[in-house]
Amino acid sequence: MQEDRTLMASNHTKMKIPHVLTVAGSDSGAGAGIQADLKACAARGVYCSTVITAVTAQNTVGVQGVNIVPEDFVAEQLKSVLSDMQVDVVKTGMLPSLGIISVLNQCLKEFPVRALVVDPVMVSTSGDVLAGPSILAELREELLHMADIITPNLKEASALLGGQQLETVSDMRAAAKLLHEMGPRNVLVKGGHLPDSSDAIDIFFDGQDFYELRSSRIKTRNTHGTGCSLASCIAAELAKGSGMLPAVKVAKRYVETALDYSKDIVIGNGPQGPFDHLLRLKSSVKSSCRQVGFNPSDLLLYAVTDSRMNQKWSRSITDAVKAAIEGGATIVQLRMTNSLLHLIAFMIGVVVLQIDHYNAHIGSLNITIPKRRKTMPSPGMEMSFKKASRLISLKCFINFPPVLICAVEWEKDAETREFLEAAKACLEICHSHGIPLLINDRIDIALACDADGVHVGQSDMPASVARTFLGPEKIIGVSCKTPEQAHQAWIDGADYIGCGGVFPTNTKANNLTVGLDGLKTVCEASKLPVVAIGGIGAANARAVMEIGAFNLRGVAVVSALFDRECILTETRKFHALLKEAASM
Ligand SMILES: Nc1ncnc2c1ncn2[C@@H]1O[C@H](COP(=O)(O)OP(=O)(O)O)[C@@H](O)[C@H]1O
Ligand SMILES: Cc1ncc(COP(=O)(O)O)c(N)n1
Ligand SMILES: [Mg+2]
Repeated sequence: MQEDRTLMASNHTKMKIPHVLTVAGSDSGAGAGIQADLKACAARGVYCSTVITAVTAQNTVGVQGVNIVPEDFVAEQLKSVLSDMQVDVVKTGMLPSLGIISVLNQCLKEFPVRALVVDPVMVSTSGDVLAGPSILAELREELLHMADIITPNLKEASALLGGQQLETVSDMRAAAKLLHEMGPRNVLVKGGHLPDSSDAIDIFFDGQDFYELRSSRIKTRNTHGTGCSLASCIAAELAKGSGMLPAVKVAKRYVETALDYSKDIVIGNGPQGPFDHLLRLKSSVKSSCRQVGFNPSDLLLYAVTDSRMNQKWSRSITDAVKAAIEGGATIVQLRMTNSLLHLIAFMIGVVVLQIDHYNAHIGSLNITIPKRRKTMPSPGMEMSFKKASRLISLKCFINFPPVLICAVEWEKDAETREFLEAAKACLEICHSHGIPLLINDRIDIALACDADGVHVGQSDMPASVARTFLGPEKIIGVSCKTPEQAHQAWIDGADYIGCGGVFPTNTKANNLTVGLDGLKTVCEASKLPVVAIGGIGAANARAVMEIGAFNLRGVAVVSALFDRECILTETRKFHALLKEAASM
């Protein structure tokens, strides 16, 4: 028996876990430094080893003491880890002495790693000096040129450049360019401390192009350690195999999400509190052949499936998705509708309304609605419950006939399983073609099959909540009809918005249309890329793309692709048309 087990264990494939080594200072308050690095890597599913360069006595008020570790002992720690533990990426934080920078330089030459992330930590958020100006020259000469990316904040960028003032986004761009000339492959100038900015803006420069990375600025005191965590998350994504820009984008979103999640926590009495790194983020160690992160140009031809249309044309969902992708669809959203469920939901609605009517007149029925189950409702169920909850607010307590409930619960479960199976099969097809797959509404299905993201409507789960479930790298889209909704989607951390219905459609009954003017208004107000949806076909797609909004990145189509005899031919035609319209 014992022997069998040993045999089984040795038969398991060995798994290499991505590994980041952080070379930084310890923060006794555990908001920044080594402790932040450990937590950020853990949250991103990456192993983190630690070489400690200094021990600080630190809390939310400030830094009370610093004890620098002798350079020989830093060298000993570096050798212990680098000679044995297959490190992928080294990330540096507080490097408080010339000797430490020099031994690090030697060790990196002796034990090369895949990437080096340098966070040139100098001053804590509280204003205390962690590494003085005396190290600047050594940092420039010994380390910056070896770095794949450096991540200075405004003060650090200014110090590295000899003290020039940085106060605007254009100053940040100029600084990024000058810092790049010092030798690092990429530069990220962080704008967390940019004055008078309602957004948190960072400038990324790869030596060729500038990228202005924006997120909403979270109103919180808990920003201690954001810089360390950002750099660690970049290192973690690089260790997983991500490219530099996607790694930076995921890291920024990680910090934004974690800050939002922890904005109200209270630890300590000082002005700058730590945040919670280990929010319920899913670690995506699994590598998919699709590069993580959202690319707005994927919105160009956004194919939305419709199970009823597939039934009508007697084809499987997978055949439909495959044909759409082969025809040129650039992103796929899986939307399952179930006619039987809708019928049942409608029947419940009728019963509820009847009893409500009766109650309003007689007023003495004392009946209760059974509690919602833990599983998330399908679109049809939600409609009926929404109607029901409105009736609760009218102080009307109603008991559904038990038989009807059983029927609905049974159908709902059957639908969930069917939906999940379809999602898994479609994901395989999408990923083999490098196309992202989004799930309509159902966060649980997206999580269960590890889809690339979700699309939610105004009455579905809020995008900010979806984000905490799905993590920073997943794509989240929100349906919006108004500038206010578009603004909220941006605040909530969505990646794009779907605006419509632009024209009337029969796939969504009772859906208010916004028209081309409404679409334009929403595009102009939106900080996020937009995909237009609703009644768009070959005849009117050009008019949509030509409204003259730079952030309108494509159209979402249902019937014009899937309610056709040959999906492949229709998608090809549609794709050619959009390509032409987009290039004008
Ligand atoms: N209040 C905030 N809301 C959202 N993101 C923030 C906030 N403050 C800082 N960030 C982001 O956190 C990261 C760290 O930035 P910054 O505070 O400038 O660096 P440091 O912590 O090294 O001083 C950057 O990506 C920045 O945009
Ligand atoms: C030991 C140590 N290292 C780094 C920082 C900087 O923190 P931040 O992430 O806020 O820039 C810190 N306060 N303490
Ligand atoms: Mg910092």
